[in-house]
Amino acid sequence: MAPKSEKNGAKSNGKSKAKVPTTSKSKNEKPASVPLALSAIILILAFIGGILTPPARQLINELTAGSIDTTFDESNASIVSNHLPHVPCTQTNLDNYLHATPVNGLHIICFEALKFNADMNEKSYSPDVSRRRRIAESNALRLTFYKKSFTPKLKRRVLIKEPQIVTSFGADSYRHIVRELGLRPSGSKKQPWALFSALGEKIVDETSGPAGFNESVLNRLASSEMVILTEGGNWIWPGVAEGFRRKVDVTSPNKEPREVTIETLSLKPLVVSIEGFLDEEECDYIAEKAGPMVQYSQVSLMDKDKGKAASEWRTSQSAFLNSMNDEILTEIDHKVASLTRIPKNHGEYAQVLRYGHNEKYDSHHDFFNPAFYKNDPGTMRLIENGKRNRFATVFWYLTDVDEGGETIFPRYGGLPPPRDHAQCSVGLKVKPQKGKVIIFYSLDAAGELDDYSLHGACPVGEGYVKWAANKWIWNAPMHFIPE
Ligand SMILES: O=C(O)CCC(=O)C(=O)O
Ligand SMILES: [Fe+2]
Repeated sequence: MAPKSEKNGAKSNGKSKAKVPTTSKSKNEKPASVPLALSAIILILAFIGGILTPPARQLINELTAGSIDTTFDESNASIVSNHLPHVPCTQTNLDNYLHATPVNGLHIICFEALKFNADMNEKSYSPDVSRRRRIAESNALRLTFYKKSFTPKLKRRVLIKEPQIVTSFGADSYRHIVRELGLRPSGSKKQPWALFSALGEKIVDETSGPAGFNESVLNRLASSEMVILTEGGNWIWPGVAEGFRRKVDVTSPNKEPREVTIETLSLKPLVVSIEGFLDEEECDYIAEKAGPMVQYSQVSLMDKDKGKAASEWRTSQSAFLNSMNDEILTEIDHKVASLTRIPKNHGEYAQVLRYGHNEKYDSHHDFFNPAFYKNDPGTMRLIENGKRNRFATVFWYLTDVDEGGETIFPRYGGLPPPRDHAQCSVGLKVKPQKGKVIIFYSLDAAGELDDYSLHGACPVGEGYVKWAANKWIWNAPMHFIPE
């Protein structure tokens, strides 16, 4: 919905008013239902590298001549979506998202709402002018791209002046994004790309099409300012660097929001760790509830392994825990969705694991590689021939294990595939620690299978029992768990 604009002297609900110049074209019209108050200039003008070409400058000068004043109602909530976090594109903030090497499918875009005066100078504001007002007054948007979340060297700046017709401005922004980032249409192979606030709230995705980039979407993008685009369409916590720590709020319906620290353990594959994510009672409850149910585990057999016993790879016991009608598990489902910023209905029920002395799980992938399930129509249907897949594993450690029992990532840092999938010496090893969870991503930000996500469980030392659980999150709603 547009912020309400009124002409000179018109009533504005007694709220504070801002002046929103419009072009001469709109002089005798109802001044634009102004998205970002992007009132009426005819063409999109692109500034590349921040330089406005002389003909474009002239054109803007002509079009902005003879502006009139209008007012808008600041109380209109649609002007700025307050519930989205505003993360300005300062260098410090960018440093929390940029990587030293390119990241497939993960892009940063800064959407800055600007206001150009009739003389084509950018208006500068005193700090006490609200963002809401600045956005509402703006007549231009600067898009700065950090393709593949890489260092500013790959950055390109594009400034778009708004057109007369609001929808075309949005549509043109959409097309700019597609072109700048070289986005491929999702089709039958991948999920649609999506744009998120810097903290993972989804703003809009490819399915909206150019027409869906309406003024409310543009407002949300500009009010977020730093925006993250994932080509695979699901939120991924940018790893930034090994050892990088990010504090985020996690919510669930019946508990106070809690701040947790997400620490990057590895970029290749992307593995992050959150200590104390589950509290002691939750860990005990899960292990106790699953206790009577666990059985020696099954694994999904690839075509080449049909007929083999699962115990060749996996000697642990497991059970799926249905969280329906279980308040504690439902609360945890919410908490996981809040942590990953991926809706609850993308998740499977938790698969609880019990490993006794020497029990282990050889390294494997959690995704289903369609190339290996060609003769398995059930799996091919489930994964829609590869469009749908397990995206992330939130792995819960429910007990401390001081000897063995680590989760191992043998391809850590880009190592070649191991000859022996049972080896537990080379790679990243994550020690089981009660209440800790790790998230590792089986698909990258582009939605492609990440072979480096290979992982396994090392044999548990004598005298210990490892309780843990897989919470598998798909790249699309699977509705195993209702929303
Ligand atoms: O137990 C572990 O550390 C890993 C288990 C695992 O990868 C699985 O169950 O898929
Ligand atoms: Fe696994």
